Order: sequence, then C-alpha cells, then structure tokens
Amino acid sequence: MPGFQTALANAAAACDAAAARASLAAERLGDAAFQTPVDPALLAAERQISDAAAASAQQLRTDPELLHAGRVVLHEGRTVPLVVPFGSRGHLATSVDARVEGVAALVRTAVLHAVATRDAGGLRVVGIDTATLGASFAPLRPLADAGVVELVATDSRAAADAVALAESQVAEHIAGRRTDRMLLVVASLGDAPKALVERIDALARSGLAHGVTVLGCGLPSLPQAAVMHAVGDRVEVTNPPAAPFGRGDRLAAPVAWPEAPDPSFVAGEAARLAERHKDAATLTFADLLPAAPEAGDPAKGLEVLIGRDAAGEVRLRFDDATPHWLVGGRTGGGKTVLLLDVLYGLASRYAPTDVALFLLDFKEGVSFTEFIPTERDPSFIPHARAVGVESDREYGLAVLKTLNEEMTRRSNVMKRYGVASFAGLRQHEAYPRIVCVADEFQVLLAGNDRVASEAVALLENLARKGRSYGVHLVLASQTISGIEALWAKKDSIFGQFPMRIALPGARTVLEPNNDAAARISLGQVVVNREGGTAGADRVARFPDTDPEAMHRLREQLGRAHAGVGAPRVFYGYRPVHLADALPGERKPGRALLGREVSLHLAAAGVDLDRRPGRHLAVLGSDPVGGEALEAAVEALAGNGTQVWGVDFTGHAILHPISYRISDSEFAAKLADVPDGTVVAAWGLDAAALDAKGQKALRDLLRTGPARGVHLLGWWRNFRRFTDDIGGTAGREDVACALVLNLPGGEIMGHFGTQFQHWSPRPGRALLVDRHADTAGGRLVVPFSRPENHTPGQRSGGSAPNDAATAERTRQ
Ligand SMILES: Nc1ncnc2c1ncn2[C@@H]1O[C@H](COP(=O)(O)OP(=O)(O)OP(=O)(O)O)[C@@H](O)[C@H]1O
Repeated sequence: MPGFQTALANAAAACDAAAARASLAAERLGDAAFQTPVDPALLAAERQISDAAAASAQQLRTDPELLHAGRVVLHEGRTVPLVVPFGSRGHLATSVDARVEGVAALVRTAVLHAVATRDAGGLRVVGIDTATLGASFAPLRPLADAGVVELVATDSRAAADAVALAESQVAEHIAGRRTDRMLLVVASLGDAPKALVERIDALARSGLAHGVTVLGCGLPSLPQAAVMHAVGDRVEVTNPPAAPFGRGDRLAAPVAWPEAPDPSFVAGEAARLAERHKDAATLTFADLLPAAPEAGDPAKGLEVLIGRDAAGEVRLRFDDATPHWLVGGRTGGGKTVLLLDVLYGLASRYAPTDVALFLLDFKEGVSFTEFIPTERDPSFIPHARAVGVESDREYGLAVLKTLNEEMTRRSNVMKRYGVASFAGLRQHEAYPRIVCVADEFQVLLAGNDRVASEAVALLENLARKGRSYGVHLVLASQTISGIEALWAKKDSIFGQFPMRIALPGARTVLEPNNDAAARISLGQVVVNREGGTAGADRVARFPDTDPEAMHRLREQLGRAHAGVGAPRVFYGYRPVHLADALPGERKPGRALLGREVSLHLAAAGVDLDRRPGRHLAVLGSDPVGGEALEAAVEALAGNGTQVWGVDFTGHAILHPISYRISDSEFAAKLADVPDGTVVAAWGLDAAALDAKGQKALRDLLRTGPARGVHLLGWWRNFRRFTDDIGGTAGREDVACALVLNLPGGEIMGHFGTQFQHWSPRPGRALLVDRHADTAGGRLVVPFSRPENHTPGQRSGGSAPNDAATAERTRQ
C-alpha cells in the first residue's frame, strides 16, 4: 500500500497545516467568520486524499494489516474511508461498546475483513459480548458454526475463558507452536472486573508480536490501539501508535461510524467464508494417504496425518513422548472413523514388516472388517496380524499375553546387543513396531474376576515398558466406566498415556477442568499431548472414511506384499465347524472338539494315547455337547480309528461309527470292547447301569487306555457323571472334560477351585485336560453341526473365516 499511505501521510500533513492556518484565522476573525470560507489548501489536500483513496480502494479491501473503520467526513460532501493499522500492526478501541449501532457495525466489518483477508484457517476469532448477549455476533453465525468464531462469551465466566484462550494463543505463539492469528473482539464487557480488563490490556501489549489482535469496544485505554472516541454522533480518532495520521494526537477531521452493511450482504459473506474455511480445514480421507504406499523408517517412531487445524496439518505420533493413546467419545462421535484414519494412515506409510497391527473390538459391531478378507472383497491390510470382531475377553487377554511375551523376547535380544531402546534394536534387527488397538476396552476389564485382574496387570506392564520395545497401545472407550475401571491403577497406567484424543462428548479423557470436548462437533477432535491438561489442546478436523480410497489402498498393498497372509480373525459371534479344520489340524488319535479362543485360534481337542485317564467327559445339557462329540468321532474315524457308538438321546448323527451299540446291550458290551476302539456315548446319564454295569464302566475307564480303548461320553447331568466314575476316587480316571453350561460353583468340587469363576455362556465351553497345560481349563468354541449355522445366528464361535482364507492365514 505505499502509494496510498504516502499520499495519506502527505495529505494528513497538509491537513494539519491547513487546519493550523484555519484555526489561526478563526482566532483572528471569530467563529462566525470562519464558517464560510474554507482554506483552498485544505480543500486541495482533501481532494488529494479522496483521489488516492479511490485509487487504492481495491488494495485496501485485501490488506489484513489495514481496517476500514468508518468514514472521514470531508468538505464538499466528500468522504473517504478511515483506514487504521490492524492485524499485526495495531489494535483498535472505541470509547463506547457495541450497544451503539455504529460500533456493532464496526465489529461485524472487522471480523469479516479479518477472516476474508487471511488464508482459510489462518485466523481464529474469539468474542466477548456480555452486554448484548452475543447479539453483535448474531449475523456472523455461519462463522461460529464453522469454528472460525470459536467462542462468543456472553457471561463473565465465559469472558474469562475467552481471555484465557487468547492468552494461550500468545503462549503457544511464543513457544513456536502456532503461527496463526487470533482476533479477540470485545464487543461489550458490561461491569467486568478490573482484573479482566488488565488481562486484556496485557494481551494488547504482547499480542501484536505474538498472534493476537484486539478490537476493544468500550475500552478506550487499550494499549497499542488507535482509539475512536464518540463525540456526539461523530467520532474523533486518536493517532494509531505505530503509524500516526499526522502531527497532532488525533486525525484532524471528523469521522462517522461505519454504516451498517446490508444484512443480506453480511449473511452471504459469513456463509461464503464459513464454506471456504470448512473446505480448507477438512482434508479428505484420500488426502491422508500418500499416492503410493510408502515404507517409512519406524526406528524413531510412527507418524500419521489425521487432519488439519488453524495452525496447519495435525499429525499424531507413536514414539517415546506419546507411546500410548487414550481415545474417548460418545457413541456416534466418530471414534471408529478416527481409528480407521489412523490405521489406514499407518498402513500406507510403513511396510507390514515394520508395523504390525493387533485389533480388538469388544463391542457388538463390525469396526475392523476393513482389515480382513470377506466374501465380497478378498482384499485385506497385510499389516494386521490379528483381528478380533466382537472379541471375547479371553481373546483380548490372549492378545495382551502375546504382546507381553513379545516384549520379553525383544528384551532378551536387546540385552544381547547391549541396546536399551527400540531404535537401538532396529540397528541390528528389523522388528516391527506393534500397535494394539482395543475398542471398548472397558469390557475386558469389567468385573472382578481372573480375566479382569490379569488384563489390568498385562496392560500395566505394556503401558510401562511398551515404549522401549516398540509396543504401543490405543485404548478407546465411549463410556466413563472404561476409564474408571483402571482408576485404581490410574497413575501407573494412565500416566503412560500422555496422548489424549477426545471426540465430541468425551470429557473423561481430558482433565476435569478441560471442557474442550464439549465445544466440538462431529468431524472435530481434541488432540492433547499433555495428559488432557486444559490449554494444551489442538482442535482438528478429520475426514470421514472413503470406502473407495480404502479399497484402493488394500489393493495396492496386496500387490506390493503378495506373499503376506491374511490376518487371523476371531469372530466372537460365529459358530465353528469341523469341516473348516485344516488337514494339519487332524491327527490320528486326536479327538477334535472346537477352536481355542486364543490368538492362533488353534483346533482344540484331546489326544487319546495310552496314558491312564485318557477319556473325555462332555458335561452339561447344552445340545452343542452332542454336536461336539459328533465332531470328535468324525475326526477320529476320518483318521482310521474304530469307533463304537451308543445314543441315549435319539438325536446323534452316527454315520462315522463302525458299530452301533443298542441302548439295551450297552452295559454288557462294555466288557467286550476290542483293543484300539473308541466308545462314543451320547446321553450317558440316561444309560441303565446296574452295579455290574457301573463296574464294567469303571474298569474300562481304568484299564482301557493301556490297550487303546477310550470313552468319549456326554453326560447331561453332572451328578450322574460323578456317580458313574465313582466320585472322587475315580477323578483321575477321566482326565479330560468339555464343560458346557455348568457354573463354576458346581464343578469346582470336582475340578478344583480355579474353576470358580467359570461362567457358562452360549457357544463357549471349557476344555480341561489334567495331563496338559490346559489343566486350568481353556476356553473353546465347540464345533457345531454345519446345518445349524444360519445367517445372523449368534450362538458364538470363532474361526479363520473360511477354509480358503484359512489356507492363506498366517501360522
Ligand atoms: N470426520 C467425520 N466427518 C464426517 N462424518 C463423520 C466423521 N466422523 C464420523 N462421521 C460419521 O459419524 C457417524 C458415526 O461415526 P463412527 O461410527 O466413527 O462413530 P463411533 O464413535 O465409532 O460410534 P460407535 O462407537 O457408536 O460405533 C458415521 O456415520 C460417520 O460417517
């Protein structure tokens, strides 16, 4: 603007000279005589100003450092814009507040001008308007909705918050964390405490150099400001401190408040600027991903782009400073979308050999299906090692155990190389960083049982040591209880989670006095790297997911990493079938019964070898017991074992058996079972066994295994089972059991107190093998008959999703 400013300075000097001459003439001639003739030099200066202003009008409108704050009234009906330094060059104050219509017009003009003349996202506006309850800002509503006007304080408490926001802007600016500007508009302050006015004055003193401009209406003592004093219906303007108009202390010409702009113009302009801001502030999902997958170096940490805020791009890191993240948000607040933004971001920036994902979802829903192959879309994310959909708590526990074991393994390797950090380890071996996401993790910790206490201990260990071994946790929850479950361990666990990510309505992940999450809307997120401390927030916009971009990335990754198998998937709600067992899982003499609820989802069963006690009791009335027994028989018969069968239930499918024993001959046949034969019995609780029959049964149990004879019996009634085997005396004679719907309290007398917490549920069973490391019981999904599997059935279960996928699945 040098042309106009030079002209303005020259003309202002001419004005000063002319005005001095005029006042001398007035003194000599008296006021009456002065009214009529106007000094020609003054008129000439005014014309010069007017012409220069007209020529510079366009430039004036686009300069963020100058504000059109009213009109200078000249002779001959001429007016020119009153232009004052603004932005980083000066503040502006008025002697009266926005209850005066001209001042309200100034407020709106100033906000629109400041927003329009800076890049989208380059200016935040904070308002205080206690005397008119926000009416001065009402026409700017679209800017408030878009988040450009961050806050309009209408009471004294909120006014203090607004000032605090501006203060933190200065602090962030000084610390070099922000480069944008904030406009603090005090439209009206009412009877504000003196201390608050002093804080605003302090802001004005340091703000120009540090990112804050103040428009102080009704604050005529504001430092570093040109001040517009109302004198009747005209205004006198003091010299702006940084760029005086002329030699006196004020502009030597009267000024009028700005005219109220047409309301439709204000509304249209506010809407246009709001749209511009939204477009610029929101990246698309595709913007988060590089054009082609990259293979970044994970040694020092992992970084993803998740969106933008006023200060620019917002990137989140897993590193020594922010090793673990705590994510909160009310239901529907965008948690799943944010997690997908992060995880796809990781997958696009690092190779599967450098980042491994373990994804646990404890809620009913389908959060992580974007990572696994489905019938419709066989593509998957090769970084995903294990995915739990509607996971059991036991599955979550198995994953946490695996991660703890992995830390131990890494620790041993690190000792060998004499290094103490993950970065040091990477100099020798290419271990991946591990990111484990647990959505609705509070489910894992719910209750006061063994799973909860083990999970807390494992989480605590991971939280404390994970950073050194490149193992990172993301715990997400939509409820307060998710956080409270760990409250007792607050310091040891949450102290390790400096990164707090709060979506709308997620107060609990931030400090109690930090209400930033209450002020954001869907699509925005509060990122706080300082444990949720008030004032350390960044409010970013993050994009919704884009199925096409996600599919594209999966395909690109599939091509780039063709040899990598699909993740192991645990579907908490699916039944499992023997038909899906892999050839390697079927072994001679192994009775397969279901799948383990574990990271590897291995087929679970019992080996019928020659050791004493190698028999199996299926216990409980749940019909799936009969189906699991059918699977066991089919697996054995398929591998050449001779099976005799008896069915007291009338529902068993007996085709794999080689000889069917009739109900009535059962007791007698017990003594005649040939060597190397398995006897399968459905509904043994209904068998008519007299004392002789019972003795034959007990003899078979005691002596059978040595000659290859084993009993697989389903007792629907537990007491009948203990009677049949001879009570505690026969306990060791049946070493294996598949416990169905019998509560822990009922079975602990027989199996041991460690079973007291077993709570039966549909689709799950406890497999006990006294001879194996599963003596404490292992949670399994028992095999059911395939025809029972109807779509949407929720009987529980787990498996690699189909046989074809299972072939490609990691071992
Ligand atoms: N950044 C965003 N921009 C636009 N829409 C979004 C954004 N984030 C989420 N949404 C939309 O909000 C809805 C809820 O999002 P999301 O499923 O991520 O919520 P959630 O917190 O995971 O909810 P819940 O825990 O109940 O599943 C979805 O329809 C989603 O498309």
